[in-house]
Amino acid sequence: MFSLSSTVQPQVTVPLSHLINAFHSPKKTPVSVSPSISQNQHRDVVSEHEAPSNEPVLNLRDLGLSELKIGQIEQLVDSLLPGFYKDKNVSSHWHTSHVSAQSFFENKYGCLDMFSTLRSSCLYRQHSRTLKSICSDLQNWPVFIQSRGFKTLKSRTRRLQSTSERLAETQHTAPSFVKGFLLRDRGSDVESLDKLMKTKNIPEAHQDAFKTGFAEGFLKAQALTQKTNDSLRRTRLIVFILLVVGIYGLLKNPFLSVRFRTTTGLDSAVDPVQMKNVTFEHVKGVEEAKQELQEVVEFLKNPQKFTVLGGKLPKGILLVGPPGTGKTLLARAVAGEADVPFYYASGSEFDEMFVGVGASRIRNLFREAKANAPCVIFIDELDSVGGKRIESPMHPYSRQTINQLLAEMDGFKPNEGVIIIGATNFPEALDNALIRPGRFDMQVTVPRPDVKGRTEILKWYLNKIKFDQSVDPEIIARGTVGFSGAELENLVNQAALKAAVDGKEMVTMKELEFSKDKILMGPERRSVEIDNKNKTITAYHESGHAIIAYYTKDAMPINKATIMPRGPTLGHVSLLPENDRWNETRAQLLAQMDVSMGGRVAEELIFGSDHITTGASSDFDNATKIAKRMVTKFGMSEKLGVMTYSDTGKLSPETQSAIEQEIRILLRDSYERAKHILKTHAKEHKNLAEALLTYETLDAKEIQIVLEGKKLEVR
Ligand SMILES: Nc1ncnc2c1ncn2[C@@H]1O[C@H](COP(=O)(O)OP(=O)(O)OP(=O)(O)O)[C@@H](O)[C@H]1O
Ligand SMILES: [Zn+2]
Repeated sequence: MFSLSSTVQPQVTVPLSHLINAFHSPKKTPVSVSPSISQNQHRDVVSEHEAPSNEPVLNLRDLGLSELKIGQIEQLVDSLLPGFYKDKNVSSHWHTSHVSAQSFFENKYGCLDMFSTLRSSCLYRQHSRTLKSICSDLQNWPVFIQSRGFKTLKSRTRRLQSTSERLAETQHTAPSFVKGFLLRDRGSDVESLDKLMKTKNIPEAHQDAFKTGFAEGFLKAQALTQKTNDSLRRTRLIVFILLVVGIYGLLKNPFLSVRFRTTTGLDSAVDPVQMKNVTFEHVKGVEEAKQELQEVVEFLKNPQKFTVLGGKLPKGILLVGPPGTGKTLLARAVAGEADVPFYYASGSEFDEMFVGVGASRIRNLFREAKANAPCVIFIDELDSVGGKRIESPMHPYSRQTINQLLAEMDGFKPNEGVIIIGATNFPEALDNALIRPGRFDMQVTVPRPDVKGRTEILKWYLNKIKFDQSVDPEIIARGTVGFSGAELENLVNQAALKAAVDGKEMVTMKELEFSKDKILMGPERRSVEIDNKNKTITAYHESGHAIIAYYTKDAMPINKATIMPRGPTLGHVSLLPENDRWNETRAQLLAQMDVSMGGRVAEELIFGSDHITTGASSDFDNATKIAKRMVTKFGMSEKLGVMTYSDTGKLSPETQSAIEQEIRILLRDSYERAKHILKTHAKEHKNLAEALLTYETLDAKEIQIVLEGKKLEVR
């Protein structure tokens, strides 16, 4: 009968131990079930199981007894208890009470009464289908029932049983090595068969079967223990090997060690960047700088060529220039042209709050670079690491980083193939030791691009976007005096964005002008509501500037006039120098003053001296500055002569008043000239102001059309 276990199928099974265990209750307890009692189901179950309460229950499953196929349960019960089904007759209420019965019994006796459960819920009803369905409900029976866990009786039997059930549970869920741990002391729990037979009062008739089952279960348990022990050993071995390999990798593998160091932040290494794609082609408008750096490229390409002749190339090159003029780009281009690794570091990276971190980073950087020579090390913002060393109790270690940099620069030979390029906006802030020969001894100035350079830069970036053929980069270049390469790149980008926002397919001059004004004067203030009166004043004011510029010989050509508020202004007139002005003549300076006066003169002439506004204050600032420089710097005043007056505060009161008087005369004359022009061209002035009121913005061509008395085409 117990050999059933060997044919166990993967279908629903009931541990045989429970069944055997359950046999004790019906044999010792007279079944007192009657339909009347079944009204209180909980109480029914209590009365049914009260009798065997003090008898410890044997759980054979714990001994490794086999499992039983569902279909064979009835057969098994029938052969163990012949006529059992026929004798019993139970109400269908029992069907619903089996869960309570089990848990109560379990709570009370610390073990599971499987037999009563089967009997009450299924066997009595002689319904094989029901039996199967109940059994399938109880598929994980030992696990579910035992996990309720509010037992009170701590008998040995219960311990055995719960151990077995924990193991059953573990078999489903825990990995094999855990099972191994749990199973280790199982053998000690198994007692001798005879002792068990005695304690459990196994009837004579069933003892043979019991023994066979015990032996079988014992062998199975042994096999399982062996298996789990093996798997535990295997797992331990794998973990150990992984640990050894991991430690070895951390110590030996440079990739891992670099990562490790980098993450500590104390000793970070730098990865080189190969700059093949950046060449001198990409850097526009800085021809001189490119020429100077060309020989460095040659050196990096072929260091031996220079050693043969005995020539020494500088170790360090200092790129000096305002922000955004392309210093970084040039350094990258040097590495790209020579096709060597490029190490980028920013001076501020070495500026650490922890003592020695900056110095250690510099050491690291140079070590890596030397191992990869020929190469270029670029240190941006050199002034933040190589600033003048200060002796201060507040910064006792401020010299460490720069000293390390000096030591590293001294530490390699000139022709070793490592070129250090430093960039700074403030060369005067650098420590003298850093710029002496043998260190950063070559200085390359990277200035703001001139009009030709700006045109080239604009063309370069325009070629990366879609633009209309009517776009003239030179006009934009002329209107962007003082713009750096980075600002010009931004201008083109903003124009492209504006065109996209407006749903245009291409960038036109309009978008480029728009983004130029935005960068120069801030965004348009379209939302600002300006009343008609103020609009009219602004229109006459701005066209006053434009008329003076148009009719004054030495004034710059007009580019645009607008009454669209932008930034802090209500409108503006922009003038375009034909070229970058390296020098300005007296006539040009006077013309600039006249144009500035044009706004206020217009207000006075049109609206009367009582209605002049505050809008001319920045115009006067501008004009006064020009007049003051003419008198105190440029020697353009006959009365004060060719002398400079730098600190006017220290001058004698007479000289001071003489200077003031000269400035006043220059300004007054300028005002009068402007008045004369506007009176002469009152008609044009009026036409232009009205055109501005109608169209808001007029470009150079449109202004010309209006001033020539022609009609503007409706836009
Ligand atoms: N002369 C130039 N030609 C082409 N592009 C330029 C030029 N100058 C600047 N740019 C553009 O501006 C960007 C920023 O320039 P870059 O970083 O080289 O300036 P920088 O002088 O190093 O500035 P900083 O001093 O602020 O570090 C570049 O990536 C490039 O796109
Ligand atoms: Zn003005």
